Amino acid sequence: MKRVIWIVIDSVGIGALPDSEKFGDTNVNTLGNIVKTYPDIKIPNLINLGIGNIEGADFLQGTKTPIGAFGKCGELSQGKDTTTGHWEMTGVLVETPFKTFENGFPKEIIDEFESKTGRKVVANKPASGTAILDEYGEHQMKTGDVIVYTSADSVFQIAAHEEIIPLEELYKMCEIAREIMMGDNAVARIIARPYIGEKKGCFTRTSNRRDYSLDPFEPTVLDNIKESNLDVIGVGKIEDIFNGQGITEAIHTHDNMDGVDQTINYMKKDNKGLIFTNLVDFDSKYGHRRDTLGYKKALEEFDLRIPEIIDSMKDEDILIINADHGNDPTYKGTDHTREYIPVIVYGKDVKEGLNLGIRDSFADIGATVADILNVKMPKHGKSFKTEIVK
Ligand SMILES: O=P(O)(O)O[C@H]1O[C@H](CO)[C@@H](O)[C@H]1O
Ligand SMILES: [Mn+2]
Ligand SMILES: [Mn+2]
Repeated sequence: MKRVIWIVIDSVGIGALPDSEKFGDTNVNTLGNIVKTYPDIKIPNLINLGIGNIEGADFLQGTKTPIGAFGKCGELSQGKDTTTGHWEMTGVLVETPFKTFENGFPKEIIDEFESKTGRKVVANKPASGTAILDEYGEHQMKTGDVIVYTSADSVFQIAAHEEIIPLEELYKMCEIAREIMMGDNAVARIIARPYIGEKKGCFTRTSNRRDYSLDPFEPTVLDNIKESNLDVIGVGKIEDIFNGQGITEAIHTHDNMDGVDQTINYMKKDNKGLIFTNLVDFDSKYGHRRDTLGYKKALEEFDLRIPEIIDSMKDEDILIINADHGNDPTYKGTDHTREYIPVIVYGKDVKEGLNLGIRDSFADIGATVADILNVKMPKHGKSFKTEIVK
């Protein structure tokens, strides 16, 4: 029985899509611009797998002998966020964009939220999640008011100091917000953003973040795998992104390296089906912070773990590495960027050096996973399994 190890390197896009300008993004290229800023970047294992051989990735020195299959995928869905990216890669297209709130949330929503939670809201505007703590953290410590903010993404984010508003209360508030933000006001995610620290300039967010997604509109490939009585193990925020749908077991992680550790732990166990990991630090700690050096180092740190991941593979395992959108740290603002995503496939049964070219949709990846595991195909996506198998 084959098993798939599917690792999402969150936000590691590989260049603008033909329609990126429509999303406010010109000349964006997350990986490309990091490499151009730091040409000394060391990602030999990703290069060995074939990332530098992807069409358009000429900012990297490709290898003559890639050990994996490689390509890039465009996004058919109307969006550039995590939910949209992950749902598309598992076979669900988001054709009507999720609702965004560029000017903050309307008064009726805030009034209802305040009356149901018993706490007063401050901020209520689009913001960077770290800047908003400097702006309102001390106020929250004095008053117990709750910080609500959004972004260019479809998100209702609630920041709460862990020592002022207990985690359980924050999570409860998120559930209340989730109930309010349905129907016409359905945002893709409510996000709990707990943090700690004494004063302005010293606040840090903790790994107790939780995302409250909508249920995917249609069955995803995860549902199809689960229905075939195989395991679907979510590592990191995978469980949250699918609101638990199609997941049989899940573990949250503290950071990227913990995510790799947990993935390897599961790889060593006797399971069958899918291990599905999201490594979010690239996005949340570096992309949104426009921290190009931090992003570069995070890529190097991940790259160093690839041999260990490969060594933990059983003979029939297939490894897939891809992104879910871009978050170019050299670009203006603090939001995601609409980009192609790189995709790399590796395994003993996978043809070395096969060029998968430019695929229409992220959904091709999920369709391939379904095909490999021999479960029902998702509604969208063209499997490239027959192209890659030896
Ligand atoms: O600035 P922070 O709080 O990291 O928030 C970012 O994280 C959210 C989820 O990716 C995005 O919508 C963006 O708002
Ligand atoms: Mn993401
Ligand atoms: Mn993000």
